[in-house]
Amino acid sequence: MNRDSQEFAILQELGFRFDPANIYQQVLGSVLRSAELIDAPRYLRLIMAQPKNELIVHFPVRLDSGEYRLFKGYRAQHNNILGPYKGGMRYHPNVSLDHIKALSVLMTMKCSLMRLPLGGAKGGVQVDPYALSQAELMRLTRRFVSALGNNIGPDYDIPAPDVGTNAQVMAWMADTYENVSATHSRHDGQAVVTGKPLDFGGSRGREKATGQGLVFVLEQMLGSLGLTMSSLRYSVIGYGNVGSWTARLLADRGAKLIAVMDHTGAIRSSEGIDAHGLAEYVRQTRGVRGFGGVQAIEERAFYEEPVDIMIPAALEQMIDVQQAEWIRARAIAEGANAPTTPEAETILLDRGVTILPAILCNSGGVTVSYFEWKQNRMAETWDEEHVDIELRDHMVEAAGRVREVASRLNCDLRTAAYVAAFEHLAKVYSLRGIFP
Ligand SMILES: NC(=O)C1=CN([C@@H]2O[C@H](COP(=O)(O)OP(=O)(O)OC[C@H]3O[C@@H](n4cnc5c(N)ncnc54)[C@H](OP(=O)(O)O)[C@@H]3O)[C@@H](O)[C@H]2O)C=CC1
Ligand SMILES: O=C(O)CCC(=O)C(=O)O
Repeated sequence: MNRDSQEFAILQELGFRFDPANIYQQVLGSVLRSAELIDAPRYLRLIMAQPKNELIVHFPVRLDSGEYRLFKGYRAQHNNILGPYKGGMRYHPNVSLDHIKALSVLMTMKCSLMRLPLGGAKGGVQVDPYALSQAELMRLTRRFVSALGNNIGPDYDIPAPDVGTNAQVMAWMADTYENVSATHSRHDGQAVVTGKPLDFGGSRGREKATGQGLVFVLEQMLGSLGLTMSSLRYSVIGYGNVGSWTARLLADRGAKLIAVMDHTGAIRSSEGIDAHGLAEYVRQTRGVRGFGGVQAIEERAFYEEPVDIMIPAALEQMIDVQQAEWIRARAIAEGANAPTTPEAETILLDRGVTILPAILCNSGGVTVSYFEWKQNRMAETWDEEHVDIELRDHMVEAAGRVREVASRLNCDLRTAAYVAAFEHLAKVYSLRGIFP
């Protein structure tokens, strides 16, 4: 996006100052550019340009020392035309309003691409969860949910795990919501969050869902890249939920994990890294550094590794201009949200690197969240095979939609995914007759 572009004209109208490094402007810029390609109605572009609601809450938490600390929490509810707001809750020191807003836009686009009856939201707390004890983390979660009050709910806004949160945090959220908000209206509040533990309303397959969805997408897309699963050589950035599950599921299909990088360092092995062993090692030590039988490498060497596919599965904007220049991968499958900056994307596309976009690749998470919500509401329990079959069907259909638009408009896959999402949103707005 540049100062004179049509996308920026909309942002300028809404009071934005041009900042090419701003993640919200980056994400929205590429979403609005795809709207332009299909001449989407102007009202739709305006609606997409800002979340419907931006909540900021401040709440005190008692630390184990007896001291109190004030925390800042966010929830951006971007759009609910397709259904209740839906999206993860992130606990990370760099959480900011613009990050949360950018991720909430992507949730709207993701749910629309997947044709889920859900809208888009994202939230989080500016905190390093690893610097807190479990008791402090529980109190923080409970105070955050109390502060949000009825701004979340099973029919209104349904959080889920993201970076720094997990099934235990979701259990505390559901329990607090049930005690604080649901009891007054005498309704069951368990479905207020997804990604819960299995014993407390969670769905089989949710923990691995994002990685599983990404693997289903690769199964659909590898052929067109001239690659096969059994000979695939791949690297991963970030070895948390998404990175480690993707790696383990790919390893189970015969693919070779060649290099991994996280905040502690980078490792490589041309014979292949034991994806399962590494997952257990990272669970115990919180990083890939020091894992046995592999070579420790520098960041630049990690990016220069000539793999077939690189899978960023950590934070946003990790692949910028410098990394794009280093990258030797033939394709990038985005497990993380918004890992590639627009400038980096231009460099990579010009070099012929295929980018499989995040809203397709990582949509397995929200899709199985939808299954969890549905099971809670229908008092059902699906077995894992059923979850996997349903998930695969959803991923295959979404990949087909993206491919169809890419060939119809002769565009890259990210643009195609946004167009496929926009076309559905435009149709629903038009059917509802909200803006005749
Ligand atoms: N969980 C889910 O279901 C979904 C997640 N996503 C997206 O996937 C991405 C990862 O999420 P998730 O796996 O859940 O999060 P996790 O917290 O489980 O894992 C994140 C991983 O990235 C690592 N990391 C953090 N900073 C860096 C860095 N500077 N360099 C390299 N690695 C780093 C983390 O290390 P450490 O923890 O030590 O900081 C950790 O290994 C995010 O973009 C998220 O929004 C998208 C869809 C669904
Ligand atoms: O599972 C969900 O509801 C949301 C997952 C999420 O936050 C994401 O896809 O980025």
